[in-house]
Amino acid sequence: MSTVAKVIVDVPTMQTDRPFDYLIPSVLAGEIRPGMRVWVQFGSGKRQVSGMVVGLAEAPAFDGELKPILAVLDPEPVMDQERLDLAHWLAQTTYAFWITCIQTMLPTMLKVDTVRYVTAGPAASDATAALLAGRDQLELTPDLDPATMAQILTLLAHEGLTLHYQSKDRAKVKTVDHVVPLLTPEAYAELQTTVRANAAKQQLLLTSLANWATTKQTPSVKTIETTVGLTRSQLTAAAGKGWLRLEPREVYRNPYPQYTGEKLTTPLPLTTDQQAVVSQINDATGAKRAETFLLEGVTGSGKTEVYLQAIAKALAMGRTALMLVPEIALTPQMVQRVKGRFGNAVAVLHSGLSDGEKFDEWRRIARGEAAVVVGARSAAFAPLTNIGLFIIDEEHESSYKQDDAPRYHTRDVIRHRAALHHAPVVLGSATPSLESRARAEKGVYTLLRLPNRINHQALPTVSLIDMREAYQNGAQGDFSKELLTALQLRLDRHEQSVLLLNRRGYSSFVMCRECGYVVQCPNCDISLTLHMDTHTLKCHYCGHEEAIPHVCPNCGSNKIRYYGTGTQKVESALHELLPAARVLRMDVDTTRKKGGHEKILRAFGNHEADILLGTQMIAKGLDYPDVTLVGVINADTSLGLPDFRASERTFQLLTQVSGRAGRADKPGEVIVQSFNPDHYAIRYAQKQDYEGFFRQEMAIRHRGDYPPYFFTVKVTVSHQDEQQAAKAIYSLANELKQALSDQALVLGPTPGAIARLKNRYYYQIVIKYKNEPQLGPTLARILDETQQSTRRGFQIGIDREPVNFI
Ligand SMILES: Nc1ncnc2c1ncn2[C@@H]1O[C@H](COP(=O)(O)OP(=O)(O)OP(=O)(O)O)[C@@H](O)[C@H]1O
Ligand SMILES: [Zn+2]
Ligand SMILES: [Zn+2]
Repeated sequence: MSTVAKVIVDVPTMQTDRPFDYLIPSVLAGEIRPGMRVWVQFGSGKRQVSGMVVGLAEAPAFDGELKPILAVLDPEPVMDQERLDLAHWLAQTTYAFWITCIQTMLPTMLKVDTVRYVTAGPAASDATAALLAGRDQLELTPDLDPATMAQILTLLAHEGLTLHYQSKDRAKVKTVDHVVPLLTPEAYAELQTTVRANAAKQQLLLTSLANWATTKQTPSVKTIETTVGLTRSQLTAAAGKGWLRLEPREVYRNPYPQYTGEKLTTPLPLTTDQQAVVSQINDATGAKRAETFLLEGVTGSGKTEVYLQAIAKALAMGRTALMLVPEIALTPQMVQRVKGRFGNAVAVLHSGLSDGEKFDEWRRIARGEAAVVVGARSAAFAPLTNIGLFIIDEEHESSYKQDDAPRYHTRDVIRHRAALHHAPVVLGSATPSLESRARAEKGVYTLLRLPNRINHQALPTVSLIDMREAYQNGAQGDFSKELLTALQLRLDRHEQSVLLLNRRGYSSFVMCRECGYVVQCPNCDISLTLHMDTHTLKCHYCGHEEAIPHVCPNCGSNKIRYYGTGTQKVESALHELLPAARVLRMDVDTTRKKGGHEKILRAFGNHEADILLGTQMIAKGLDYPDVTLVGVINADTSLGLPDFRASERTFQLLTQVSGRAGRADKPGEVIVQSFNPDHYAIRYAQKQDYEGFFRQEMAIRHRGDYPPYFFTVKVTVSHQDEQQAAKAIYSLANELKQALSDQALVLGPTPGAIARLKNRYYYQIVIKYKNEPQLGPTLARILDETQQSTRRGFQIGIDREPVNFI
């Protein structure tokens, strides 16, 4: 019998980043299993925290006295052994705390909040009584004013108060009340004779109860309210008389009530190309081979149908399937495709769900009630078991990399899990990341190709408009004459258009034309972004918000103007230039509300608009048959970013958005406006020539010693004092240079792209390397040392293969 539990406590620091031994008290003997959350005392004080049991042992590893486990928070483990191991692996490979990784893998509702409160202590005084003011206890919330807090601390020190900790689980199971008849039909009939004949509702209730008792029904209160016309209070009163019992029953919050669970579609007959691809994947699934495939398929080549038929194979083997899509591509269309094929076997996980809905979908998966999971990045940790197939759609998307700790790449997590499950991975994209395509070149991944659109429909023709010349040829505002004519033609033909405003690396800001002053955030070294809907300026990093100034805060001039092309500005220009056009705008502002995305896309799908105008978020996954024109207003804003991936991102964006045109029987046309029409990324995107772009970009990366030829790690140090941050990064750079071979390059130190964020100063170095066995241990040591000095206000971040370089 195990007597000791190994617990990772919810205290994310370096010193606590290992399992601690706790005694399993005899009342809990045999109850505690790895993967359960527990409540324990931590440290020398009375502090109590939650923790995760990661293992059991017969006897303690050391011979001090062990503290006992105080309570078990879960009746069943919430993590199985596979995911406990995954959390450990994640912590080691991303330099994150073990507890942070565990929490990343659990739904928000399984986070345990610690409530702290005080009660009168052994040496309670008048001050104690005054503070508690008649209450038994006072909760210590962050909004207590400093004076009260100071008073509490003094009283605690003199035992005038006692401090207590309590766990508050956020997990809430939703229930619905059902009516359970308690008497026989005969007894209800008998009662009817005793109730006044004109007490119509009572009679109705008794008749209904007799009926339910006969047919053994237990309808929900809600059903009774709507179909029978009795109220909850009437039912509650009847329960008081012993006629019935109200029974709460667990229900799942259903994020997609519009789907009935019916399987609406059947597998399409595959094209020859699709067939070849599906059989290669299914071979690996059948043989339980953890092979990684890169599916390079042009836009509209039918990748989704390939995924669906590959999933069907895994299900036929009695296994499950995990499919990841980028958050913004998780459109109703995508959900519909998967749910339409597999019905109720599908669970969906993404950030648009409420915490309750996520928790319920998560439990459906954990209980084995869902065999197919479709989700965004964090669904990589879905509690599926016996997984037979993994899919990552749009594998090039940078959102698959998490920016905060744990800084993991979804691809790595999935490949790690696939190896354990002996299952293949399919990475799909029309524009694979250079890293993945290069791995396919080396044979690490198996390359599969779908070089044609379905039914050999042509890829759309792409024309480039040189915006440097366009203004001599009648361009108005942001629109060339060609683009306006093409839009007008679509209006005449009742076809639809998609307009992309490339806003990467771009924002609308307020600048003084007299002195050049740009309004900046007082906390962060970054310009504030203009929001016309609220008429304010906002900082996208710290949330600071202020009114738009009428005079320049710097020189007092009134020549302060808005700059930049925002979607709102383009929208109003469209209304002027094409008054008949119905425009739907999709950007961060119009999609902020829950379900905002869906609403806009559904409206566009229903032809409630002629033009869908939006940012990056409209570039992916959309499959509308009547879209015959795609316009790109400003192709090159993303080329200017000081990031070696700027060309790759621009190429991907243009190719993906072009792919939205002409996907059904009508041919598509794309018009790309650019100030750099000769740039190779734009040229290759015009030809939709991924392979050509890949070759040229690889040559450039080779010359510059960039990934995929080199690996990269970014190390960031921050402190509230700029001097301190700078000093720390220089000594860190020296330490690294000494530990590494002269093949490795240490770039920097440089101030962060945003040197000051939330009043902290950031400095960073980037290490480029090929093979450095000393790097891992050195980084681990640096992390350790810096963590020891968190007292002095340092924070450190280690990011392997960062997506944001600056
Ligand atoms: N075998 C098939 N027979 C007929 N139609 C098909 C077949 N396979 C796919 N399609 C249809 O072709 C269209 C394009 O397919 P799909 O959206 O899967 O392409 P995709 O490769 O995922 O494109 P993108 O990368 O642009 O999102 C869809 O409307 C789909 O229903
Ligand atoms: Zn700010
Ligand atoms: Zn000014």
